[in-house]
Amino acid sequence: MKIGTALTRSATRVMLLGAGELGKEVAIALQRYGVEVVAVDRYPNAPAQHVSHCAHVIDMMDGDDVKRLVEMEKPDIIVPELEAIATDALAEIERAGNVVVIPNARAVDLTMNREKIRRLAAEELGLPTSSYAFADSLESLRKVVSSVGYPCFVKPVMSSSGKGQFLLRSEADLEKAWEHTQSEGRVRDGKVIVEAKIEFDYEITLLTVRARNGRSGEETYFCEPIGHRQEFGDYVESWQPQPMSKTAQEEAKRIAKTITENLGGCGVFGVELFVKGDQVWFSEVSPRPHDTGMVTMITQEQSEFELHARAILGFPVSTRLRDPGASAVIYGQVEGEGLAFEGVDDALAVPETEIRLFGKPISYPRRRVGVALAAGRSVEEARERARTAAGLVKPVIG
Ligand SMILES: Nc1ncnc2c1ncn2[C@@H]1O[C@H](COP(=O)(O)OP(=O)(O)OP(=O)(O)O)[C@@H](O)[C@H]1O
Ligand SMILES: NCC(=O)N[C@@H]1O[C@H](COP(=O)([O-])[O-])[C@@H](O)[C@H]1O
Ligand SMILES: [Mg+2]
Repeated sequence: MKIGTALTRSATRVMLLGAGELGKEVAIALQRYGVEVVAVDRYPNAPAQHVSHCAHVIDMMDGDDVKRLVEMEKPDIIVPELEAIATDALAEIERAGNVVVIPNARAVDLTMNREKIRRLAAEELGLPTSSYAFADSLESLRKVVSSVGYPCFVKPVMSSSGKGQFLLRSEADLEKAWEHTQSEGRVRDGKVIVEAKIEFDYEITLLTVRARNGRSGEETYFCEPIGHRQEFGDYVESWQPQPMSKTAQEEAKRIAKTITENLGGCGVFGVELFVKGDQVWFSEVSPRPHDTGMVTMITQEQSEFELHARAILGFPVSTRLRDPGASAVIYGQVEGEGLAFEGVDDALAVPETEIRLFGKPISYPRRRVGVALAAGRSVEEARERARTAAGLVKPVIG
């Protein structure tokens, strides 16, 4: 690959499919190497489109639209950024041979669908997971829930950030759970996964990087484990490093290596794991930077976005942790267009704190619109700072 002057056809051209907050940071990291970035999303003025050379709005679930756009923009590399993309089209584009899909079309397809990734992890690779079953109607849900047992999570097979997820505690809620998965999932597919609830001590994201580091084959690098806290299936705060027993850490790495090696390709993977004592369960994996990994913008020498950009471009990577740190999500809180923020000055007065405001054009109360990042002498200090800073930022309309 040749890195060249941006805005000429000799430059490396990357198309981001999905242009949210994670893509925005990947775009910035790529642009620092002179890469030309085309940012695509389902709505105009998505965060990464603010910092890209060129932007498009298409239905990324429409394979013909994706293929037409790729034909028109002729990227060298496609970087999928979210979980709602026509993967058949990606596979076709990859087969044609002129465009590299990150990490590859198969990995994107498998990880976008909870059934595919769960069957691969549990049934083919033998990784420990919660017990699970699938259903495609209220009647079949009723049947399979009894084999999994209560409490259990019901999730659309195609969804992310907790959308459509329901914690089912008893038979009385079956109908409500089914309705919720059908109305809230990102993609209406009908199918749901039922997962037994794991009573974990803590959960982590193990950022795993597959990079060539100047060599011919890919090698695996691990970041320090990231601990996080979730509400309604969506992350609210994360911190790094999460202390773990040596045995649990080794097991987490074994699981992460097994799944990412099978998926293959280059880039960052966010391997989500549940931990109880020395026991570790695989939950799911993103073949891209992870939302909980935004904390690495303040903790690591190279953030997960820088690592993704470097791995994609074939550059050397380092996963070294610089300082303990934390992130806390800033929610929209209000509903409407034209979001502004008060209190950013107060938030930035919290020591060793940074604020990222994503610039999403439309706000609703639970939409993630920004993040506070803080370093500290300890994770506890950093968490306190990040939470305080996030709480000081007040979204307002107009
Ligand atoms: N089987 C389970 N046992 C215990 N907790 C669970 C289980 N499944 C999900 N959770 C909780 O819900 C959170 C979100 O679940 P999951 O990661 O499957 O959803 P998601 O929609 O893919 O979210 P994201 O896109 O943010 O990763 C988990 O991080 C965990 O806190
Ligand atoms: N857990 C996945 C995740 O965090 N994805 C991030 O959220 C964006 C969508 O946000 P939106 O729903 O507010 O448009 C995606 O584009 C990606 O950056
Ligand atoms: Mg998850």
